[in-house]
Amino acid sequence: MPTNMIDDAVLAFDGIGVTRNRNQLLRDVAWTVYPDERWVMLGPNGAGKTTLLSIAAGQLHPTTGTAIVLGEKIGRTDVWELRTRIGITTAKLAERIPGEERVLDAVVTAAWSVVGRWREQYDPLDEARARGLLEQLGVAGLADRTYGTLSEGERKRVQISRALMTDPELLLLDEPAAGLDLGGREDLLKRLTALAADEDAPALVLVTHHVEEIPPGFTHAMLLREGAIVAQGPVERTITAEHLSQTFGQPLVVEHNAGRYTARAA
Ligand SMILES: Nc1ncnc2c1ncn2[C@@H]1O[C@H](COP(=O)(O)OP(=O)(O)OP(=O)(O)O)[C@@H](O)[C@H]1O
Repeated sequence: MPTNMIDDAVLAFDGIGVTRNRNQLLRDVAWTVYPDERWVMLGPNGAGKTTLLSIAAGQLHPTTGTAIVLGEKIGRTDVWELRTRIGITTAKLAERIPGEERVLDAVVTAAWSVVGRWREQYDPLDEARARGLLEQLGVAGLADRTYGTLSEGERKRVQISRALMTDPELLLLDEPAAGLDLGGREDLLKRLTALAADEDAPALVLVTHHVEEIPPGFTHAMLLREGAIVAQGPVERTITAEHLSQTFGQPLVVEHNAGRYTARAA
C-alpha cells in the first residue's frame, strides 16, 4: 500500500498476531480503516473481536505484526496521549459509572478523566457540548437523572455520548445493543444510523454477534472466526450467506432489506 494511504488511515494493521498462554487469539490480521469508514465486526464467541478492538484502542500490544493507530505505532508511542483521541464503550467500562452519578456529570467527566484533571465546576463549553451530545443521542431529557435510574437502552446512549465527549477521531463500540429489548435496540440503531451519516463523526467500529444489529449506512464489515479473518470489505460484498456460514460454522441464509440484514439457519 502507498505510504500516503497509510498516513491517512485511522487504523493500519499488518500481520497482527496475539498469543496468550500458548493460545493464538489472533493470527495474521491485516486491516485498514479510513476516517470516513463505518465498520461492523462480526464473529462467534471467542473469535477475537474484543482482542482486536483492544489493539485498536491502544490497550494491547500485538505479539507479532505492526499496529498503527491514528498514525502512531503501538509499542513506540505514548499510549496515554493516544487514548485521548479514541472513544470507546464496553460493558466493563460502563460498570465503572456510579449509579448515583448525574447523567450530565457522567458525560462531562469523560473529558476530565482522559486528561487527568479534576474540577469542582463545569466549564460552560464542556457542559454545552455534553448536552448537545445527549441531544444527538436522543436522551437530552435525562441529563439531570441519576445514571442508576436509567433503562439499559438509555444507559447505552449515555455511554456513547460520554465516549464522544472528547471529540475522538475513532469511536469503538463493543456490543452496544447487547441486552436491549427490541424497542431499545431499534432506538439505538436509529441513533447509530444518524451518527454513521454524519460526516463530522469519527471513524466507527462496532462489534456485534448479530447481523440484525448492523446500522444502515455502515460501510464495511470484518468477519472473524478463531482469531482469523474470514472476509472483510464493503458491507454488501462481505455480509453474504457464504461468508456468514463460514464465520459461524453452519449453513445460514442472509437477507438484505431496506438497509437491514437478517440471518437464519438454512
Ligand atoms: N489472557 C488470555 N489468555 C488466554 N486466552 C485468552 C486470554 N484473553 C482472551 N482469551 C481467549 O481468546 C479468545 C478470544 O477472546 P475475545 O474476547 O477477543 O473474543 P470475542 O470474539 O470478543 O468473544 P465474545 O463474542 O465472546 O465477546 C477467547 O477464546 C478467550 O477465551
